[in-house]
Amino acid sequence: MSKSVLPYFVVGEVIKGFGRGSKQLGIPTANFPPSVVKDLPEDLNTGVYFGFASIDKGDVYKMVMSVGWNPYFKNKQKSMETHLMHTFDEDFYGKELRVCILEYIRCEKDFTSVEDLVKAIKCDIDTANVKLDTDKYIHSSISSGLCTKYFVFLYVKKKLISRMALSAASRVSLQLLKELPTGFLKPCIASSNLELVRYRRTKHYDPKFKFLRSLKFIKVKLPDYNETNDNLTEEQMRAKLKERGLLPKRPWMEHQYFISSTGAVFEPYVPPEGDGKISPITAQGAKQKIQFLEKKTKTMMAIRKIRSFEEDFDTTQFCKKAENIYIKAHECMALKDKDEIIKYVTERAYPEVIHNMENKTISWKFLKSIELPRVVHARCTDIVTKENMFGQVTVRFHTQQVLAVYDRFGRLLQGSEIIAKDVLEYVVFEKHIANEYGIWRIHDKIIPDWLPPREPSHITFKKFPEPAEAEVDNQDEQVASKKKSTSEVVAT
Ligand SMILES: Cc1cc2nc3c(=O)[nH]c(=O)nc-3n(C[C@H](O)[C@H](O)[C@H](O)COP(=O)(O)O)c2cc1C
Ligand SMILES: Nc1ncnc2c1ncn2[C@@H]1O[C@H](COP(=O)(O)OP(=O)(O)O)[C@@H](O)[C@H]1O
Repeated sequence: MSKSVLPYFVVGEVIKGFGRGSKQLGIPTANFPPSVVKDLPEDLNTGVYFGFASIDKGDVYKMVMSVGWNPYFKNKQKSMETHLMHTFDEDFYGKELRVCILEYIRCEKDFTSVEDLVKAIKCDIDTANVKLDTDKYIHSSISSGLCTKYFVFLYVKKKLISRMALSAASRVSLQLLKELPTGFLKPCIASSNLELVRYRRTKHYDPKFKFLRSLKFIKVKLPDYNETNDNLTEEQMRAKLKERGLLPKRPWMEHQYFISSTGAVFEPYVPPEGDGKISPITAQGAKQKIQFLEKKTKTMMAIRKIRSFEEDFDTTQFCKKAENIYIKAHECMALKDKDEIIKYVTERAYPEVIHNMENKTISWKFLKSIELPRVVHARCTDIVTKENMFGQVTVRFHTQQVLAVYDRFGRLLQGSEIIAKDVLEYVVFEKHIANEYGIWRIHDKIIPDWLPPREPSHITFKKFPEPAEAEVDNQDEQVASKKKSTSEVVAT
């Protein structure tokens, strides 16, 4: 059945035959020279075939072909006779005929009359006409080898749309077809077959839609990876970016930021007490008293403001909460838990706290509150926008604690692990009250000027070794100096 060699491509000059086709049968058939016929593969059996053909690289037409000895006429020489299914104005002897043999129809037969032969040939033409119009030759072209593809493709295009509408791709493929010699085609023909690889039943059979579908193609511009921007003007660059839907780079850096804590204490005031109190009968004392009353009023207003954001804000409850935060923060410091501590101190206080923790060993214990913690001052301030409100509350802690701080060599810097001390502290707590997820955290500590100064830390220093004796030989000297240099003496 010759299926393995099909589709088969033949190119050759049209030569004269016996002149029976037009005259006797009324079906002209163009003949290939004997050299071309001789080159036909053995696998291509004699018989009747159909396919496509073109003259002098021109338009592509359907064709029927007879390969063999024409038993009716009892020819002595094997011939290939192609009838192109088109009416030509004139003969094309000497011109180049290209054929693509696609499918076998039947074997050659002997007939009792010319009429029967003509009838059989006409029947072959009808068969070819119908089969070549089927989807198999229109849509399965991809699998049918390079040249069939182009033949079929062009044929379909030609039939359905004008040549002007041929896409660039079809023009290129036409060119390819015209340029490719038979010898070059051979390997590709051998490896091809006409099996259907993709068949979509969803496609509409109406050729009208085929046409519309064929118009649906998108040209994709491939990116140029070697492209450089060096020679582009600013305008060209902008146009290019616009074309690609990119926003031009801005000369400034733009980052979203979120203020979770303020950078300072709005009003570092604590009401005077003990030594800080000046006698009210002096001018200074009177001034202090007025200032106290003024600050107190403002504190009341600030608390009211906080309540507008945090409905259940209550100073007594808050003091308990503040004490808890205070204890937790100090415990985290002692444990050096850098991750946990951010829950209890604000971003402003964090670096300071971390710095105080570094290279130190802290032993801290909260024993008791000598006096209940109380709110002594409160303020509210908005940052950037009016609604972005922060609240700061200063709490007075009078507690008993044990604190001992050691340096990295284990030398005591401050305090004692045995002796408990009374501590009076004014701790400022801050909350981003406008933020639903804001929490109260330690923001700062206020040390009023009337409080006695803090006990300074012990100073530690290095004691240098005494000069070695002159008699000691070099070796001993080195060893001795080494030993001494490592022995650091702590002076407290
Ligand atoms: C489609 C087709 C089918 C043919 N079938 C037969 C056939 O069955 N038996 C036969 O003797 N010749 C067959 N022929 C060959 C014709 O007889 C041949 O084309 C005719 O003799 C013209 O020859 P000429 O061009 O050399 O003048 C067929 C030709 C065509 C185009
Ligand atoms: N549709 C056609 N198919 C094939 N050949 C055609 C067609 N129309 C015109 N011709 C011309 O007719 C010639 C074939 O006529 P034919 O009578 O069979 O003579 P010959 O025996 O010399 O081939 C072709 O060589 C070609 O020049």
